[in-house]
Amino acid sequence: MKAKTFHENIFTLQQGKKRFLATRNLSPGLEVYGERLVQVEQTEYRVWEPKRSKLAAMLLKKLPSPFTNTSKVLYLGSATGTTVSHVSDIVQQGVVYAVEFSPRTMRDMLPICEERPNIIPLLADASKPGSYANVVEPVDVVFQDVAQPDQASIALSNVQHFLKPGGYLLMSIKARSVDSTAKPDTVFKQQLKTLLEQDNSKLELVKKQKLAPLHIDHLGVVARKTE
Ligand SMILES: C[S@@+](CC[C@H](N)C(=O)[O-])C[C@H]1O[C@@H](n2cnc3c(N)ncnc32)[C@H](O)[C@@H]1O
Repeated sequence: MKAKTFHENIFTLQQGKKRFLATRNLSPGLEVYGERLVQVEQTEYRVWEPKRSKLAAMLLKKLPSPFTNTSKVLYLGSATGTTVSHVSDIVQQGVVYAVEFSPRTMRDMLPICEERPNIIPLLADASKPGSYANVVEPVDVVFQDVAQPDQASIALSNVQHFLKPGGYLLMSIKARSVDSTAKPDTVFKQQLKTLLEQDNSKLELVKKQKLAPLHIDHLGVVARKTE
C-alpha cells in the first residue's frame, strides 16, 4: 500500500489498481464509525468513503479544498459526526465547531468529541446563528450540509456572522430537500442566486460541481468571502 498526499492531511491510498481517499488519524488505533484503518509506514490513515460523505465527494470531484492543518471550521449539520471526524483529522491543530439540532443525533456524536479535543459540539439550530455567537470565533471555513428548504439562507447568515474575509464557504445543496417537485437545475440556480446575489452577500463563486453519481441531485459549491 502507498500513501500519496492529496491535500494537507488528506491522502489517497493506492493498493494495486484500487485507490481510496483517506485522512491521517488524529486518534491512532481508534476507528469512529466502522471505517477501515490502514497503516502505511509509521502513519495510520482512516479510509474516507465518498458515498457516505458529501465533503469527500466534493474533494474527489475536484472542488478546491481550503482546509489547512490549523483551520478553524464551522460545520453545520454534523449528524452523528461521520464527516466531522474526518475534518477533525484534516485540521489537526485547528478546531471544528460542529452544529446539529437533533438531540438524539448529537448524543451519538459525543463519544467522538471525547476522543477528539478539536471538535466542539453545539446542540443548536443553524438557522439561528445568534444562539451560538457567544461560543464560535471567526472561522476560516464554513461547511454546510443541513439539507433544508432554506439551505442558502442558512449558509449566508452563518457566513455573515462567522466567516473571516477571504474565508471559504463549502456547501452541498440537496435539490429534493429544497423543492421535491422542481427540476434540480432550477433549484440549484435559485439557491445560488440567494447565496451570491443579495446586496450584502459578499460571496463570490469559486466553483460548483454536481456530485452525481456519488450523491444524486446534489450540487457541491465553493464560494469565497470577498470582504
Ligand atoms: C445530511 S445530514 C448531515 C450528514 C453529515 N454532514 C455527514 O456527512 O456525516 C443533515 C443533518 O443536518 C441536521 N440539520 C438539519 N437542519 C438543521 C439545522 N437547522 N440546524 C442544525 N442541524 C440541522 C439534521 O438533523 C441532519 O443530522
